[in-house]
Amino acid sequence: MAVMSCRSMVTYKGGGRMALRACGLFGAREMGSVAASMETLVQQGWRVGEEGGGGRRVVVVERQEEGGGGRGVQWVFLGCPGVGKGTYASRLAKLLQVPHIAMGDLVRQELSQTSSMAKQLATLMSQGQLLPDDIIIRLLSKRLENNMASSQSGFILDGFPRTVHQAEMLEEVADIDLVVNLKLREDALIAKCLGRRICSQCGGNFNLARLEMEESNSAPRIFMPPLLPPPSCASKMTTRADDTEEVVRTRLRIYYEESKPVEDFYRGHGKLLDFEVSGGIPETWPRLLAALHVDEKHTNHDNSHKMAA
Ligand SMILES: Nc1ncnc2c1ncn2[C@@H]1O[C@H](COP(=O)(O)OP(=O)(O)O)[C@@H](O)[C@H]1O
Repeated sequence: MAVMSCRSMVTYKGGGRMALRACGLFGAREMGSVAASMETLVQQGWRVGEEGGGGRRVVVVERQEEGGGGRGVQWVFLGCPGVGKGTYASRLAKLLQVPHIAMGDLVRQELSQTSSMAKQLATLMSQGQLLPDDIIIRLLSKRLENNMASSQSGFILDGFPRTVHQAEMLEEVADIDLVVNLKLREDALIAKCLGRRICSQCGGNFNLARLEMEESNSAPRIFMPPLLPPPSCASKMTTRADDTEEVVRTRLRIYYEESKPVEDFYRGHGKLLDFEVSGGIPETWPRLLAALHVDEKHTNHDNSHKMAA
């Protein structure tokens, strides 16, 4: 297999066709694992071929699925820290039966290692800085390859892409259908980050903040009740190291500088759906489902949802 300077990412194409692409733009470091993955995939009955030419050679691994049915959604959730990306992306993923891929969780898993590299990354993260692209892409590639190996054909991404460069890389390897841009006024974002708690045992996410904010300037009125833990988790609450006020403000600044342009990128591609969060889950969830044309009872949704509006 002639593959030069490649790393792997997975993309899924329509009609049940699933593909893994290894693209020149990802650099050389991961080729060993790509080759190993490919060998495994070939053993599993995938067909390996090449597409493209010149400096952009792409390896495609594909298999026609039984019945040739459609694939799962490939959606992205954007939004500032604390807006609720994880909450709503994970609920939707469960409903639509696709994996929820939370970049922050992948990073935290990686950082639980004790290597000196993990320590350096943990420091960057605790300061609210973005991590280097090569690390992020490696983690995401691995996760998407696992998806493909288990024949999962779709995903809801949360926390990726966070820069226009990452968005451009994603465009090369996936056919994103829709990008949901969650919005919430800044004072509420800060309060929500500071109220966030995680159960050290079950990993459940909770929020102690009770928000009641009147309309001011252009910011809408907000009422959000706390999301309290059950008694079994109450004594095991932990706070993320990057959820202090100073670091949250840094994360917000970085969001405006680095990630806000990603909204414009997807708006330009006609894929962005802006959605204002103004209440707790019981109020917001049905509004979000309606905006996404998802029917909770029948789990009907238009998978070709390419932004009509
Ligand atoms: N796409 C990414 N690019 C670079 N760094 C990332 C990315 N996703 C997550 N990280 C790192 O992980 C941290 C936590 O991410 P996440 O849990 O998604 O936080 P948030 O609640 O701020 O959206 C980020 O502040 C950053 O350090």
